[in-house]
Amino acid sequence: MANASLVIGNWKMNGSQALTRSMADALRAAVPSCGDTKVVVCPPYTLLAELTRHCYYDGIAVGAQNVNANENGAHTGEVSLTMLKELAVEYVIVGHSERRAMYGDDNSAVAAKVTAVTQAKLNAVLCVGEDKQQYDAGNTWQVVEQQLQAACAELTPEQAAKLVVAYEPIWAIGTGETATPAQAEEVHANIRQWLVKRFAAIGEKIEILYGGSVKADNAAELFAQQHIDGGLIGGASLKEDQFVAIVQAAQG
Ligand SMILES: O=C(CO)COP(=O)(O)O
Repeated sequence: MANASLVIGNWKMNGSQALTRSMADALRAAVPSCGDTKVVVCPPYTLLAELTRHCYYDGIAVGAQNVNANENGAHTGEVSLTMLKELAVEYVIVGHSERRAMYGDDNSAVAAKVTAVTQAKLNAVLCVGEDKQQYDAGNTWQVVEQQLQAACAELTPEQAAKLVVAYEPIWAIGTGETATPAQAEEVHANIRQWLVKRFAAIGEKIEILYGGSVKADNAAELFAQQHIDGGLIGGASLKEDQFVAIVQAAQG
């Protein structure tokens, strides 16, 4: 049994054609294709086709960082689910805190995207997490629960089967400050309880990832926690050796 079943790299607005190819090569060399840890790389839209060309084999999946919930039409600068599907994208990150804070992805936009992605039978990686002020005030669970409630309001159990939840405390993103395994585990256990209450048996199966300064040297300890099913990795997913080491920590 692997320590963690899912590791996702979120490149944010970074990367290049060259990195896409070298990351695919590094993962291919290091990660056995039929291991029981799924690896997903989410580069910017412009690199999706290149990644799909290089990674389209068992074990490594291609993900996008965002999507527009509409089917098509007059939405200049946006990308639809049909377009992502044409590139063999399997995962879509939804509601990342950077999009919530800077690009107007409020709770209702996030809910519409989660609904659209899961309806299209792609996996929606729903990001939740509190900021520093909310954390200091002891409001972590209140914030996370509200985000879950809003995002999952319309979801049927069938759609929930395509849901992944990523707990990303905002104060730990890109800061080098990580939630301790015990802190993360407590929130993950609450998320699990909430998912089971909301979706019954399917709630047991939804993967819950931790994100926020996961690196090669802290991944194993985080992945060893009972309710941490994997990681959503930012900065370290841009370095071949770091990301491969994190995947290996997940494989156990
Ligand atoms: O935001 C993140 C992944 O979505 C986490 O970023 P870092 O791993 O760079 O902290």
